[in-house]
Amino acid sequence: MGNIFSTPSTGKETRYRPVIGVVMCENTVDENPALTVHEKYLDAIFNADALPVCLPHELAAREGAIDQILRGLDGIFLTGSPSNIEPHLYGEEGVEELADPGRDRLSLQLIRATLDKKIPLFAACRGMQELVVATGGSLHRKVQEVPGYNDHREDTTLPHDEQYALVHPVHIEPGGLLSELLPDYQQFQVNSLHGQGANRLGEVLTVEARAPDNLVEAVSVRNHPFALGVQWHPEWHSMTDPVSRQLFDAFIAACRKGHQARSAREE
Ligand SMILES: N[C@@H](CCC(=O)NCCCC(=O)O)C(=O)O
Repeated sequence: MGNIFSTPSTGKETRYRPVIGVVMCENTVDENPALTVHEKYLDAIFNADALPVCLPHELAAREGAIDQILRGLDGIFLTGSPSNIEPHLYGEEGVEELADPGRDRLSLQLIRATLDKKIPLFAACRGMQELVVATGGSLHRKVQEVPGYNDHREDTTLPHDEQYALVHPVHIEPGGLLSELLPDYQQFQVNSLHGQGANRLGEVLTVEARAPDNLVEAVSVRNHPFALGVQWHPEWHSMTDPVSRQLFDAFIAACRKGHQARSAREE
């Protein structure tokens, strides 16, 4: 309700757009070390009416920087990546040729701080694998070589759009966060572009969905307002795919709610 001192509504005021920290990947651009993020991730966040900001790996090396930066963020989004998490981080031996140790260090520290502070988190593909490892779980390093599992990798000879085609169903586990967010679905089709996958899960994680071969396709964190990891790519065509739309909208709604609660506490 306005009063005589308030500005009349123009009907064009924007609602608060949550600020979402996005993790990047180490790459080489024109022989220079570079941190990169596919625009599809940033677009999916913008399209859900939020503002993405990219987080440099160096944050993990500066004392107190993650805590400080989290004070200005309403949510964290962990992207996918061709790189793989180094196996020593989940208790396995061996060298990882597609490693990105800077990303590993930032993501794991960031996830633990984010869960601790109950800040909403949404993670796709490598991001879900990071959530598994950060919470004490382990990965299958080559899912396609584990007896009983299908090959979940994309065919890299296909045109890009076809690599992200919806190729298999996932079945939602009843009673969890996904079933609450997607009440009209028991299963839906997803894209699949990963060679690794969740193996053992830490105690704080709940399985939210599985592929037909039983591979874990989505996890959430118990006793947390919104911490969801999915093994597929919801950012791909996030505006037109109804499930992706609902997931991004729910994530951003949780971020907005968290921001309002924080603002109320600070008043
Ligand atoms: N390297 C991991 C994770 C796979 C993954 O995140 N792929 C994404 C590719 C690029 C992108 O779309 O962001 C694995 O192989 O399991």
